[in-house]
Amino acid sequence: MIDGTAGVSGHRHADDQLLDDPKALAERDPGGMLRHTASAGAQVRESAALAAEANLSMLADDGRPRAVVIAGIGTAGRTGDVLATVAGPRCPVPVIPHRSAGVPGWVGAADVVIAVSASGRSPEALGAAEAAHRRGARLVAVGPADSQLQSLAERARAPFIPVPRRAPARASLWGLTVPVLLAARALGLVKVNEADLAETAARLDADADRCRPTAESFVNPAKSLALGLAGSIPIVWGSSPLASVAARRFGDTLSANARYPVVTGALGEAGRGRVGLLDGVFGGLAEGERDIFADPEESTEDGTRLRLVLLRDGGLNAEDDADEPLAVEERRADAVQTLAERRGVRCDVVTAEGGSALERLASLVAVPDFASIYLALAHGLDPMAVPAITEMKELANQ
Ligand SMILES: O=P(O)(O)OC[C@H]1O[C@](O)(CO)[C@@H](O)[C@@H]1O
Repeated sequence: MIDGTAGVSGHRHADDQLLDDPKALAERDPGGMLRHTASAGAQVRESAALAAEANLSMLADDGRPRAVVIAGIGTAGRTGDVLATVAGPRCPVPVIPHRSAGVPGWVGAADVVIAVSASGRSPEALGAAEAAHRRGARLVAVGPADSQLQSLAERARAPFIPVPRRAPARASLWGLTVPVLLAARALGLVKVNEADLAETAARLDADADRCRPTAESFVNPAKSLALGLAGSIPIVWGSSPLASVAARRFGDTLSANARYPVVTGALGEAGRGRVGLLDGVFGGLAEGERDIFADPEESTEDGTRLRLVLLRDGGLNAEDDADEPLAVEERRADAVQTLAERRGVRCDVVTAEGGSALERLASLVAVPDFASIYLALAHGLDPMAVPAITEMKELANQ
């Protein structure tokens, strides 16, 4: 048992029994992260309704922008990656996620800035909104009602899309993402229709049901993914640009909720570099020396090993464009699975389902989101508490 100086308590080894005890899960999740995560489908529906009430049509009045900058940090920043991947390579204008304060130097009157913040007060989103207004760029703001971001949007006479503030930012991905997508749709940059939104929400609901606390580990894909990752160093690679966004999202939640270090990215790039990790001290070298007959309870060897999670997209529909042929992505994904197998590195595969890009993304995000929370709970960690972030802010005076 460790007691962190900032009030974090937990245990080094995961307790797998705990995951099949719904009462214990509820006790260890006082902030209700499981419940908040299960609201993903509802977030999609609610945000779509709230965006419909915002005056997004005024965005289109000045025609197609030169570029779109999505400004925000953390989960709010991820929404820019989601937009870029859902818009895809056919998007007629550059879509640029921007994670530092202000906006890129070239932003001007021809551009659109979408400032996103779950709290409505991150310096990155506020700074971007201010800079956009100053430079005459079109601005859209996404954040909670009555926030600093809303006042800024009002001052700039810019459309504001409210996001209900019920959960921490990382459990509000869908509430933040849908307004960004709908603002981009109003600008003619993405093809997300009502059926896509409804199907995405339904998929998130169905996955939340499969991952519910009362579903036992052997039928609950999130609990089994969490138990597979316990004690390992996860490597999460996505087979396509869309799956790579989901991989990075899993990195966010594994770090913030379960406090696991994690390597994430696109398999295309990893295949030309980081795939070498599979041969390293936590990969093939460790696996080669492992005594497979040793009792894990009694073993004194250092048990830290890699665990690969491969998010496989399987491709978009034929009418959607893709960066590279599906067959190339598929061959690469098969290859890395073979590589892992040859080195004895265990690999979990999550395969995308659904028709639209958004639904496919949801199908790759939902189970890993829950897994990050179950992994925290298996270690006795409260997935909601983030004292290191608070301490960091205090020390850095932010
Ligand atoms: O969405 P916000 O409120 O701008 O916060 C940005 C990021 O900062 C944090 O709140 C940490 O301070 C993260 O949880 C979040 O993703």
